Amino acid sequence: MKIALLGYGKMGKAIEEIAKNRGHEIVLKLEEDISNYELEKMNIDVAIDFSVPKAAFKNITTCFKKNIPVVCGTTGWLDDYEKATKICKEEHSAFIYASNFSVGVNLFFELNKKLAQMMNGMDDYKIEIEEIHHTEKQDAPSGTAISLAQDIITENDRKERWQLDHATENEIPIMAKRIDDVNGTHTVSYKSNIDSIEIMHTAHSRQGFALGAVLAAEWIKDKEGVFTMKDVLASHL
Ligand SMILES: NC(=O)c1ccc[n+]([C@@H]2O[C@H](COP(=O)([O-])OP(=O)(O)OC[C@H]3O[C@@H](n4cnc5c(N)ncnc54)[C@H](O)[C@@H]3O)[C@@H](O)[C@H]2O)c1
Ligand SMILES: O=C(O)C1=N[C@H](C(=O)O)CCC1
Repeated sequence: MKIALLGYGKMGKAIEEIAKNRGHEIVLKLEEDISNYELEKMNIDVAIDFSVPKAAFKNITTCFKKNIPVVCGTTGWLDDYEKATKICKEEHSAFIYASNFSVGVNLFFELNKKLAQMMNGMDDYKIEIEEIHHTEKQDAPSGTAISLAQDIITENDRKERWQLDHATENEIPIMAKRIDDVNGTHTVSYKSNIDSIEIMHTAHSRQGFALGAVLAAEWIKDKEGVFTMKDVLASHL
């Protein structure tokens, strides 16, 4: 496949290495306004966006309008997600957004949902999410932590929304910590006066995120519609 990288930072470089090892060609490494490029002349099969929150929506929708499928991992722009999916459908293009593309985190997402279901009615347990990332991360809380919180809200009837760093009775607190060189650690805790139950995922590198994004790009080629990483993994699990 011919892949366009929208964003060529830590993730763009990790994706490039894995994509090339899997026999793909990187035809664009974009780090600025997408308007400056004639994408239609590049024979792009799939665009992979790991850029910045303020650029993602324009990058994604520009590709849709040129009928280039998009795999997006950029977080911190989800207020525009529904608008992006509407444009994808109008343009008959294809789109996958995932807050976390690693297979391990997607297994962790399923574990989180199951535990939230089991803890329904166990009102003595306070629920808390902690996420730790490197000090260059622009957004807080992480997209992964937001996904975890949203799934708990769906499965558990005690909570209605999440809040960063503090919370009221019907909210889930997400504690965001920034420490040099941490790739991504997420912990979901249920704590009572008697005991605590915790589940944790720790990324040892960016390889898991990058491999998942390339698998998603291979999967979405020649498809039409809006998909999730669950659709991609269903074909692998
Ligand atoms: N979904 C996942 O699995 C996953 C995993 C890791 C990181 N992320 C997210 O991916 C994003 C990038 O992470 P990173 O660690 O690579 O960050 P980074 O800062 O290393 O890289 C971002 C890159 O985007 C470039 N950029 C700036 N403006 C741009 C524009 N208009 N168009 C295209 N590129 C532009 C920057 O120059 C930089 O090279 C963040 O939002 C992060 O949360 C997601
Ligand atoms: O390094 C980052 O930035 C990460 N961002 C994603 C998030 O916001 O959840 C995934 C984990 C790493």
